Amino acid sequence: MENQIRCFEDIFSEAFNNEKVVTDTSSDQVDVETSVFNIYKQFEKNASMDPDLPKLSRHTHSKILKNWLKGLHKSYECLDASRTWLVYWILHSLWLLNDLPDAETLSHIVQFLSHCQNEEGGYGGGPGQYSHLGTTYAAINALSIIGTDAAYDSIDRSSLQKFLWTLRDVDGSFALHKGGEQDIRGVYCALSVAKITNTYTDALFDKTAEWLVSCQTYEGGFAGCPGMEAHGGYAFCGIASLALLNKSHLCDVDALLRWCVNRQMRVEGGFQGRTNKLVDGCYSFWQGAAFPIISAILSQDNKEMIETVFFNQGALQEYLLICCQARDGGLIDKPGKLRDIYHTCYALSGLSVAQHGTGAGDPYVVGSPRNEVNRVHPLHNVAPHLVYNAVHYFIRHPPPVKDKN
Ligand SMILES: CC(C)=CCC/C(C)=C/CC/C(C)=C/COP(=O)(O)OP(=O)(O)O
Ligand SMILES: [Zn+2]
Repeated sequence: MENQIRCFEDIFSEAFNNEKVVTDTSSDQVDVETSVFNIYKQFEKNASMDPDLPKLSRHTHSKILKNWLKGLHKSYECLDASRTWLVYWILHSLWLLNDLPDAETLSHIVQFLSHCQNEEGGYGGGPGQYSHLGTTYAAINALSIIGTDAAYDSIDRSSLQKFLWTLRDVDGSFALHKGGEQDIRGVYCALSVAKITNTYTDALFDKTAEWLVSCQTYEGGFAGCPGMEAHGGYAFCGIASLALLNKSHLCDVDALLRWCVNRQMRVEGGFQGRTNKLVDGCYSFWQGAAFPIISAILSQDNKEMIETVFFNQGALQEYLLICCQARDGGLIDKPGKLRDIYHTCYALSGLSVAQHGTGAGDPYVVGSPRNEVNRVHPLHNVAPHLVYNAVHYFIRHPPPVKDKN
């Protein structure tokens, strides 16, 4: 920790005194660096008196997550179209903290998600809403976390597969909803649910890998669709999708890796989403999870790579634990922002990736060993064994699915 802080000090004075080092720092960036730097300095003082720091406030986070879960059935003013997302983000966060709700609560959630499922396949964000690939991905992940036969059996896989076909375009891309634009998130959500529910067919994803590759930009990251700007959210969707298709060799993995490593911020330790933008706790997962995927891809040619972690695990954990925990529970984007369910989920997911690295070596946990959170499957962002359980259940119980082709 001390080394990290001293290193921040050097970088910080460099940033102010040597224009050649940081030529395009916006005033927003300087503001964030200054406040994070001050937080780290204050932390250093506190930590000298309390060896248990930095500490993950697990119980405070669990408590607010359970309150949020209880409030989910109340009326919605915003995020009404994202209720399956809210369920997934809360359940996954609680699972990461090893504190899932009781069986009765989980069974109510299965019933609620069933009401979000549409006859024409897929899930809307709430009961009676049009199906969308994002809210479908969230519902399937939530049901995989619950992991009971009732949860698995509640999914109508025949209509799900039909729904996926309606969103596919001839070039292999997917829209997120009927009439929507092609979007790399559509491909990722379609592939993730198709793989988990065993509704995947080669025909459904014909040419998809080639379309994904056309989204890789001159910077090395992936954009939402061809010709747009590389972004961490899209880069995750791109490389996770190529890995799910087992076709990552078609993209430039070295260029992606170079782009990803340059997104970790030197002062803050967290990740930015795109070049010249600000650090944000949620990119700890979207950028962070690309690293274990890349290590797994590179290990196909060189076994040692499966143990090679290409980002600074300690610096990311320090950013999350020292700068991103809200005092009353929940996690945040950056200091000064309010907590929310999305950032709580992806900051904790990023903490998991930072602690577990590629998943092959021993965990590296900053602070007390009690800070360790559970592992995630980097391709689905659900526990590895829960993905395995769901996939094998669906293989053992084939749906009455007839593929269109
Ligand atoms: C599976 C799935 C649904 C994935 C979602 C991936 C994801 C997080 C995409 C983000 C897209 C994007 C361009 C954000 C920019 O927001 P901004 O301009 O507010 O933020 P920035 O300044 O950090 O770029
Ligand atoms: Zn964010």
